[in-house]
Amino acid sequence: MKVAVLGAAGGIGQALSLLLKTGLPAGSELSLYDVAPVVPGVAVDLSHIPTDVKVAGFGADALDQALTGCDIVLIPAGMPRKPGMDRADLFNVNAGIIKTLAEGIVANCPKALVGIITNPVNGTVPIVAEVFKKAGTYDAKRVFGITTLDVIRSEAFIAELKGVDVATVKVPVIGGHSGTTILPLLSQVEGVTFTDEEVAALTPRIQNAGTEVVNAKAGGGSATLSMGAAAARFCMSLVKGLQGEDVVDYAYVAVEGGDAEYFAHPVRLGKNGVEEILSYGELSAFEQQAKNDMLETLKKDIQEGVDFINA
Ligand SMILES: NC(=O)c1ccc[n+]([C@@H]2O[C@H](COP(=O)([O-])OP(=O)(O)OC[C@H]3O[C@@H](n4cnc5c(N)ncnc54)[C@H](O)[C@@H]3O)[C@@H](O)[C@H]2O)c1
Ligand SMILES: O=C(O)C[C@H](O)C(=O)O
Repeated sequence: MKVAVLGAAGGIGQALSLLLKTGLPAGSELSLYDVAPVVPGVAVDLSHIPTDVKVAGFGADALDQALTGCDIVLIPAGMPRKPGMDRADLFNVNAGIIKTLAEGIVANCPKALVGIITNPVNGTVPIVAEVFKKAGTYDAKRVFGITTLDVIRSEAFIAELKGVDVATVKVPVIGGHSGTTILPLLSQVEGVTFTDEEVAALTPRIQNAGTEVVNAKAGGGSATLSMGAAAARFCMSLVKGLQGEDVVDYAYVAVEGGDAEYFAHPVRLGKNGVEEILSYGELSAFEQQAKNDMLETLKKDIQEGVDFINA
């Protein structure tokens, strides 16, 4: 198994790379790419951890070497938010970065499963898809926006609120990855119940959790450690799928005839990426209303990504 992290010297990139160095199956290779000159050092640092995962670092002019033969590519490259910014404010600077990296994937590992972390995810995923479509290498089953951070936050907040073992809490989160487009389905959480007041308070807490971190870091960036953990968890789902295990996880994927062109759903993963897009089930009246209210925003975010490549 060969996994590349693009943006590996950043806050997420380093945390994620550490977790992959210690978590990938024995015999795997980890390929770390970044435009920051420190990236070879990050690779040397990680290589001193005694696991059977080979690590190599690649600088700005070595994207092709970094990507050659990769089975999975994870992309946390790009600028994070500062207080007062929305994720959408990152579009102008991060769109070009994502386009360049997607072109590198086309040229070097067009069959790889690609997990996109760079914000705004609602728009960067369509950018990658449109680059692949133009090159004739697009396979909707292989492109994922990583929304696992919304899932793990929901698990953590609910376990804390209800005083239950966090390992037992499973929370479906659908939609996109910004503000109200993040839709946790609290009505489907098993083993706990919520009052209307709790739903009305917990839903926006989950939706605004990224801003909670941005404000707490006071100009020093956004979530990196929790995102590293989230991306590593999602990567392990992709790895299990590639190894032939039956695994279901949540991700922002292309959905034909869905609520929007891209929408986070539960997906069955396998050797080809998405084997099946599963239904997210019945929504409560609150969730149905929240979904209806956010679809226009999500569709606009998606169109911005599509237009960046095609306009
Ligand atoms: N999907 C999510 O849930 C989620 C969660 C947290 C952060 N994010 C996003 O992830 C991105 C990275 O966040 P961070 O905190 O790690 O930022 P960071 O600034 O710490 O790291 C970003 C890294 O990207 C590198 N980079 C910039 N341009 C590059 C290029 N062309 N090729 C390769 N690498 C390049 C930088 O050198 C830097 O090392 C941001 O856009 C942030 O908003 C997404
Ligand atoms: O909020 C951000 O800007 C980063 C990330 O999308 C998050 O949810 O923490």
